[in-house]
Amino acid sequence: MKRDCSSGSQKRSAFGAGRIVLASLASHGFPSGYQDSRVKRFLSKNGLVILGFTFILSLIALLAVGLTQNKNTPENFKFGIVFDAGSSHTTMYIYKWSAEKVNDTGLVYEIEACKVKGPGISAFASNVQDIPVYLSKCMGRAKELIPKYKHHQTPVYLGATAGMRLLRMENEQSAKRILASVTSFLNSYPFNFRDARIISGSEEGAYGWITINYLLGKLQKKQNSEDPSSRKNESQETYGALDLGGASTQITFVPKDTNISSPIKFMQFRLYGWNYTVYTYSFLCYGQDQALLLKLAKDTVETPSGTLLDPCFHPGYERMVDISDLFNNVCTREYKDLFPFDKLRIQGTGDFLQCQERLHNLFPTTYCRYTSCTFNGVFMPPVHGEFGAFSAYYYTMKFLNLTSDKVTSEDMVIEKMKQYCSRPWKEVNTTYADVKEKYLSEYCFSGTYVLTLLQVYNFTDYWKHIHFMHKINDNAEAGWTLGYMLNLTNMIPAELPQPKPFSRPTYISLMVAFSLVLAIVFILGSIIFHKSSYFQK
Ligand SMILES: O=c1[nH]cnc2c1ncn2[C@@H]1O[C@H](COP(=O)(O)OP(=O)(O)O)[C@@H](O)[C@H]1O
Ligand SMILES: [Ca+2]
Repeated sequence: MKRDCSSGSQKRSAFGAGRIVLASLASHGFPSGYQDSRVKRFLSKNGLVILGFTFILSLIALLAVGLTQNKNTPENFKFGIVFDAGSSHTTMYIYKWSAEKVNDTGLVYEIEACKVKGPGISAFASNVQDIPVYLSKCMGRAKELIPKYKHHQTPVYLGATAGMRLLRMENEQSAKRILASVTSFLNSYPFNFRDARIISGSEEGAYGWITINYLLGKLQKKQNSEDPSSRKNESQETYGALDLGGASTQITFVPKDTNISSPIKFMQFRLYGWNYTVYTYSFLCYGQDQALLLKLAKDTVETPSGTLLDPCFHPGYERMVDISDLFNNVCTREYKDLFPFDKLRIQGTGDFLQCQERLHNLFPTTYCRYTSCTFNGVFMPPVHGEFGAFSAYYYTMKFLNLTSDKVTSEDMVIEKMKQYCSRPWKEVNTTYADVKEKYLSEYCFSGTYVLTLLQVYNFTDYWKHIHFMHKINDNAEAGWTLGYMLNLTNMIPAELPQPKPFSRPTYISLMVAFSLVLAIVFILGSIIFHKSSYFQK
C-alpha cells in the first residue's frame, strides 16, 4: 500500500505536483530524512535526463540559428526616387542599393532614368491641372519597378532647379501653386513622399560635386590610405564639378588655397571622416538656353532689324522667334525695348570665330574686388585639380565627338568647331536625321558656348584636366540628384564607420562554441553537485 502510494507520488511529481504530494507524505508520518533522500535520488536521476535533453535542444537551436544566419539569403535592397525638375525637362531617377552595404561608396545603382514627356515644370504656371497627367507615366514606372512591399519605405523627392528659380522671381504665387500641385499628386502614391521644393544654386553645385566624387570613389577610398592628418592637399583627391543646364550653370571645386579671403562662404563638408572646403557658384541665366536668349536679345538691341544674321547657326538655317518670348523673361528683360517688328527672323551664317566673339560679350570682365574673379566681378579662386563636366557639357561635346581623353587642348576643340559650324544646315540635317531638331540646330551655338564659358573660367591651358562624363562606372548618371538623395537619407556618414571586430561567420562560430562550453560546464556542475549531495547521504 505504502509503496503504491509512494510510487504514485513519484508519478505525480513528474507532472509538476511534487510539493503537494510531499506535504501529504509528511502528514502521514514518514521520517523527514527518508523523504529528502528519496527526492534527491529522484532529482539526480531525472534531473540529468532533463539537463541532457535541454543540452541537445540548445545545441540544435544554436546550430539552426548559425546556419540560418549564414545561409545565402537574398540581399535586402532599398530604393529611392528623385525627380530632377530642370528648366527644360523633368527626369525621374530610381536608385537601388543594398541595405547591408549602406555606408559603402559606389554601391548605389541608378535602375531607371524616366524622362517625363513635355517641358520643364515651370511651363505649367497657367495649367497646373495638367501636372498629374504629366508625372503619372514615370510614377507608374516606379510602381512597376519597385516591389510592392517596398513602396511605403521608398522615399520620393522632387527638386526643381533654375527654371523654377526664375519663375519664383517673376511670380512667386505661380511657383507655389506648381509645387503644391506636384506635392498633392506625389502624395497620392503609396511611396514615402518627402518633399517637392526649389533647390538653391549652391545646393545644385554641391550635390553634383558629391555625386561625382561618390561615384568615382574619391570620398571613401581614403579609408585604406594613410593617416588623414598626413595628407595635405585634399583637392588632389576630389574632382571639381561642372554642370551646365538650360537656365543656370554651376562650378564647384576644392581650391588650392582655402585660406584666401572670400566674400562667399566656402562650403564645409565632413564626409567619411574627412573635411572638405568647397567653392561653389551657380550662375543664373547662364544655362545654355537662357544664354542663347540673352545673346539674341543683345543682338536684336544692337542691330534692330527684323532679320538677324547669326554666326552661331549653320549656313542655310532659319528660325522665327517671337519678340515677346525673347524679352518676357527675367534674364533678358533689362534689354527690353520697343521694336517696329514683333517677330525676329534668324538666318545662320555658320562662322565659329564671329560666334565666339559675340558670346564673349555675354561675360563682361568688370572690376574685381577680390583676390581673383571670373566674369561679372564674381569671386572665384583659380581652378584647381581634375574636373568632371556633365549635363549639357557632356551632351554637346559627345555629339561633337570631343569627349575623348585624346582631346587634350583647346586648339583641337576650336578646329573642330570651325569646321562643324561652317557645315550647311541641309547637310547636317540629313546626316543626323535621327537627332531632335531643337538640339541639332543648336550644337554649333552650344559647342561654342561651352568653349567660351570654359575660357572665361580660365581652362584655356587646363583643358586636359576636364573629363566629360555621363554615367560613371555604369552605376549612375552624373548630376545633383544622387548627392541630394545620399544626403537626405544620411547615406554618407560624417565619420568612417568603425569596422566590426569579427566577421559574421566568425561571430556565429564563436557564439556556438561558447554556448557549447557553457552547456557542458553547466551539466558537469549539476552532476558534481548531485553526486556530492548523494554521497553526503
Ligand atoms: O540629348 C541632349 N542633347 C543636347 N542637349 C540636351 C540633351 N538633353 C538635354 N539637353 C539640354 O541640357 C540642358 C538641361 O538643362 P536642365 O533642364 O537640367 O536645366 P537647369 O539645370 O538649368 O534647370 C538643357 O539645355 C537641354 O536642352
Ligand atoms: Ca539640370
